[in-house]
Amino acid sequence: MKSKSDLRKELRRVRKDHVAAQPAAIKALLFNRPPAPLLDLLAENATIALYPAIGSEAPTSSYAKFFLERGHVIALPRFADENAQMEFAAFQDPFDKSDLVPGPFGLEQPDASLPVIEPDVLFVPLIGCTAKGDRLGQGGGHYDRWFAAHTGKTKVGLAWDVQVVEGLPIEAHDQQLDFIVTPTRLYGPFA
Ligand SMILES: Nc1nc2c(c(=O)[nH]1)N(C=O)[C@@H](CNc1ccc(C(=O)N[C@@H](CCC(=O)O)C(=O)O)cc1)CN2
Ligand SMILES: Nc1ncnc2c1ncn2[C@@H]1O[C@H](COP(=O)(O)OP(=O)(O)OP(=O)(O)O)[C@@H](O)[C@H]1O
Repeated sequence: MKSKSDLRKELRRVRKDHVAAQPAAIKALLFNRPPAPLLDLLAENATIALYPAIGSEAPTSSYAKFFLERGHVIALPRFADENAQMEFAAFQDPFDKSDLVPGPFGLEQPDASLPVIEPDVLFVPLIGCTAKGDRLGQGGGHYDRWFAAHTGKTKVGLAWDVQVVEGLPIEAHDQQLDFIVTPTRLYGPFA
């Protein structure tokens, strides 16, 4: 089996080419709102974590607006610096992003003055995944460590269909997803 780092390279390229090939008018319709069967399983008062999508990652801005209008508290990852643990704080203005500040890794994040919050449901970025819920991320281990420290959370991967692969090299610390949403499919729950 290929190494995680070779797979990251290959799948980043596949993802980039796939997204570049999508007509803008089609792309605008994708990841517009979560699939109804998934939504039915999310508590109305759940705090929902999203991520500030960059590059060719599955976009999250429509979900942010949708969940805000549905009354959920929304959270985004925050890092005190490059070496700090990932934590979450509220994302209060998904329409204008006026409350975000630049953070490490080239990502926008909530301001340091906001309290840490613990989301119940986390939508996570990924480079690759399998139809069984295995996940390959950027390699920082940020989500793996957060999930190890906060058990019982609902973990939902957002992916383009080309990111769902047959198999991934899995290590003991790798955390399984509960669901994966692609533009054409909802995978899970896997348990
Ligand atoms: N949009 C987004 N937000 C996220 C993540 C992510 O993957 N995507 N993370 C997931 O854990 C956390 C941030 N962790 C990160 C860890 C490593 C790299 C990283 O190594 N980036 C490469 C760029 C790779 C490329 O552009 O091809 C780099 O800086 O070299 C980025 C984010 C939380 N927020
Ligand atoms: N629970 C944990 N405790 C300590 N170290 C961990 C834990 N989970 C992951 N790590 C470390 O993090 C590093 C990266 O792990 P991995 O390659 O699986 O990241 P990833 O899941 O692709 O990244 P990310 O979650 O940031 O998107 C590894 O060196 C691993 O040892």
